[in-house]
Amino acid sequence: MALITSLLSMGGIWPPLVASFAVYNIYLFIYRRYFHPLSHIPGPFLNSFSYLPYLYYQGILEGQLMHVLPKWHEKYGPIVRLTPSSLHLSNPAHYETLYTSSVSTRFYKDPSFYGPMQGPLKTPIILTVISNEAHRARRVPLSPFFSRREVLGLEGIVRDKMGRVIHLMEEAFGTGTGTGTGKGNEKGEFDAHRAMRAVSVDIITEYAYGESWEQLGKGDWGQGYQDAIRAVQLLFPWFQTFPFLLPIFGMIPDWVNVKLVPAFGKWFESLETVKAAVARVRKEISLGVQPSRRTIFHELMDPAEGVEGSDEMDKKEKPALSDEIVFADAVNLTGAGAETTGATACRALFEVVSSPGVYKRLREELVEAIPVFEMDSISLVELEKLPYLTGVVKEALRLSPGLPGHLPRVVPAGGATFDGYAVPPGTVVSMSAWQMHHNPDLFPEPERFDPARWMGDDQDAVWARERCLVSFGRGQRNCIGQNLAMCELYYAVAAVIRRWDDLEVHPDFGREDLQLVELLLGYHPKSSRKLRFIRSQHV
Ligand code: HEM
Repeated sequence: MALITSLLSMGGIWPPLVASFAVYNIYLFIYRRYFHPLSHIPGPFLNSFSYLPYLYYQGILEGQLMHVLPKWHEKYGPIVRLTPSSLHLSNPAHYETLYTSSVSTRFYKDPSFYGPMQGPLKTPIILTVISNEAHRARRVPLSPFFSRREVLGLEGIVRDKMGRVIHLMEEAFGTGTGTGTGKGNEKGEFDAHRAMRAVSVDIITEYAYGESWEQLGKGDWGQGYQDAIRAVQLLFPWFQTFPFLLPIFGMIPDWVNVKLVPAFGKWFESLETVKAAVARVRKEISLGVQPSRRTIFHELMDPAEGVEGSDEMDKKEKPALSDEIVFADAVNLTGAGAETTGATACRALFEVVSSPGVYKRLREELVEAIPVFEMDSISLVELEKLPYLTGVVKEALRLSPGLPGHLPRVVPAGGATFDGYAVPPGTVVSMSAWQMHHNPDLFPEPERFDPARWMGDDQDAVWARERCLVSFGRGQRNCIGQNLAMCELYYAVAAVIRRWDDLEVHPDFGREDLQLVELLLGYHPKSSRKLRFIRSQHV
């Protein structure tokens, strides 16, 4: 108010400018509140005419929207006005409509939400492609690398990398078996938070590019890279609310950005690493060098003929993709696979270790399935047959879905009706995995970690829960890496729990440290401590 008064008192162009600004805002308020096509939708007063509540929860409070949305739904019902132009839904019945949108149903991604995630990259990463048709063209060549068959074929990568985690744990606890220092660290603690995120990056980089980033071998276990991805995501709500900021950000030289936010350094570094890997493969292809294993890069840049009798396209139908597209997909794969799987694995391990009953039951199942512990005696197909372990993995995915928050889509031509409310075409509508996974009708005591809810004789109830478990999304735009992520989760939980019967959560760590916030990926608040394990006894 003081600012307005002093601008008015300055004279010149200021009084008419201030007056026009005020009139424009009054017009916006009246239009959005009373005449906008969404004005009939219930919701908080401020949301109906201003984008600032969104910015407040997402930008200023750093991803708290997922916690306030359930309160709004409780007060206003299953459909809530989230911003002047967007809605959030809580009725699980609508999930299929919104997210299994095939090309024909045309619920596209929302450009104002996903566009800024592309940042300064010229080609959209696959996650941010808006139309389902354009997305399909990008997804078809990439999908075969993440099929179940492919994951089973490359399972050895997951086994090796998880074996390295077990080895590092042995070192940390001072039970090294000879190949490492065997001394452990002085405190006898193991930093599971960093290890699980690092191993995910090592797996996806080895799996996809044939060249692991070896985060587990680095002093900080790749924490710098993780911090960088997080820092980049903190910018999204600002760009989503004020789109004009994005091109301005793009004009700032990288070194200035790094001075302002040092974490960005590792982000730019990772882009250079991916660029160099693409260039290396391009060179190998042009020189006719035969790689020891054809990686995703090779297949996308120089497609091989499909396997006879399979439904893969043959070579002449598979166009070689440009280096730019391969680069964008690669950036997406590493970013998407890093925090998501690591966070879910940590949640599973925390819950098992901190609940004696769950720990005991899971170990009994694992000891019976793997009588003598060796990484080589573990296989995904066998692990998947274990019902309690499967329940543990599903509960972890329920309580720590990689993308817990709202994922907006645009209502197609012809409009839609949700819970009796007509919604015009072009409206942005979203739902959240967090809300789906906390539905008390399907998940009584939703906060309780209960692997047994995925077992039992009532198959209909289990099936209803399965339908509501949407950690990997649904339909054409679902997670391309889910087979790989599931493989990692099974291995992480099985190997760690089978190897040790006496883990304890470090007393400095508490359940409150597991609270989630929604950036795009789910994170813990900055103040959260990192999950570490100690042993209650030495064997
Ligand atoms: C627990 C682990 C994971 C969870 C919960 C998860 C979840 C998701 C979800 C919900 C989406 C859809 C996002 C949207 O609708 O906008 C998605 C997309 C994606 N995920 Fe994952 N993800 C996980 C692990 C991975 C891994 C390991 C990879 C690496 C291979 C990966 C790569 C991707 C990619 C590339 C996309 C974009 C797919 C597309 O648009 O076609 N994710 N993920």
